[in-house]
Amino acid sequence: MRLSRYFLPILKETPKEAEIVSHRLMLRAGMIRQEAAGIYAWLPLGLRVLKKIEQIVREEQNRAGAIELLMPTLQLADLWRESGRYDAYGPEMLRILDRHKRELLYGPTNEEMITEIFRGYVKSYKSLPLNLYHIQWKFRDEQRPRFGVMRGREFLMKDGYSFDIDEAAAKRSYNQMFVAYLRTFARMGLKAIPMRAETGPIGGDHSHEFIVLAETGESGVFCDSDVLNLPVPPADIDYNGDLTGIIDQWTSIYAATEDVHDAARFESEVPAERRLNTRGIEVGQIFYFGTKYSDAMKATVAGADGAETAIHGGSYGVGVSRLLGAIIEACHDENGIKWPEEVAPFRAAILNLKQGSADTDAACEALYKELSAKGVDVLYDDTDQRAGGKFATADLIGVPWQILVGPKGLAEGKVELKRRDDGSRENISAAEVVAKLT
Ligand SMILES: Nc1ncnc2c1ncn2[C@@H]1O[C@H](COS(=O)(=O)NC(=O)[C@@H](N)CS)[C@@H](O)[C@H]1O
Repeated sequence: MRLSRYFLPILKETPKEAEIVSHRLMLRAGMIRQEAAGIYAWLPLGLRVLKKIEQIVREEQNRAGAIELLMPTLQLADLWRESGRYDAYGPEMLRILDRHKRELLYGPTNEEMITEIFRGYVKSYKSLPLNLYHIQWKFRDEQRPRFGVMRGREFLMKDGYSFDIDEAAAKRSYNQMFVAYLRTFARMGLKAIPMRAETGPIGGDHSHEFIVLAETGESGVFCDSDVLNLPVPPADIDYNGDLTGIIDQWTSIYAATEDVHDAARFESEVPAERRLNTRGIEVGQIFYFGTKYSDAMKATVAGADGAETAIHGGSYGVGVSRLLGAIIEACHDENGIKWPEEVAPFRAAILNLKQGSADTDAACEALYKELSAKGVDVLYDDTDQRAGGKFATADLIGVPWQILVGPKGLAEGKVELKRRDDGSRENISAAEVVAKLT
């Protein structure tokens, strides 16, 4: 992409309303624009990252055997009356009347709708286990939307739902999602720790939140620092095998959010030098809630004995849009964002340090064409801003690799390759840059 023809509205000054670094940097880097409280436009650079995050979530859901569909954002109020949550959900629910005065709502979550879909088609235990998910916008009329996309009112969520014949089978589905979440967040360059959690409006009695440690996180957390060094399950993990060993490994080490923290246990189990008490960002939460929705909505299947049996369910959410904020909180410095390669909006930025000079223009064009032809996502800063401005922009938007093309280097047949993460630089030929990045 040529920057001179892109749409990247960089802000020079720091927006005063932004309280945390990820919110400041997303606004300054031209990634989002607030259209209303807690409601954002996703500008081109932000959308590229959102799509990369979404794709990692999708790949790991599919790897675990979940099946993707897409449910609407709008839902009938009557559906929620069946489960009793229409009134229970409270002011967070955005209630809508259509032209025929029909009561609708903008979905904050989809347990009722997915259960309605399930009961419409699945009649036999032979169709189980089943895990259906979608990646869809949600609306929760938060009292205090803040911190940018971290706590929005309209936000993107992956929400998945499992259906099993009994609790034992449902716990296997739960464990599959537990493992899938460990892999998902690790692929984004995050250390997300699973912690026992309250279940809240979703219900049930068994839930884990996946928390990214960050000073600005909204959740208070207590954990044994050993949990930060546990191995993440490999890509070839057998999801149909016994996962309890992995689950036990991750849940036997103390880790709890403040609302379920057991101080006595923490003190007795965790040596003082390993006691971590910090804050964190909840990037995902998984729940087992048994027959809460299937009883209320008569979602039953004929069991092996022929008797109608209410299915045991679970739901599994990932804060897809929140993850942009969480990743920036974990990966930034004083100059801007440092995107992990897997989610970066572009892999490399070419900076022409003397725009309009025949030699640097030619070298940049050649590099841009060759890298693009090899499938590398490149942003070519071909604008006429001065070099210092180009350095600042590249550092701000956080692209992992910067290729600095200047007349002095070219005279020696070199360009400078800078790694955004640690600032390391090397003067090598354009051909070596291509070899390194492909
Ligand atoms: N207001 C919000 N803004 C941005 N992300 C949010 C917001 N509320 C929740 N999330 C994200 O969405 C994830 C899932 O939300 S949840 O309430 O925990 N779970 C559910 O809604 C379940 N129905 C999952 S299927 C959370 O872990 C969090 O990362």
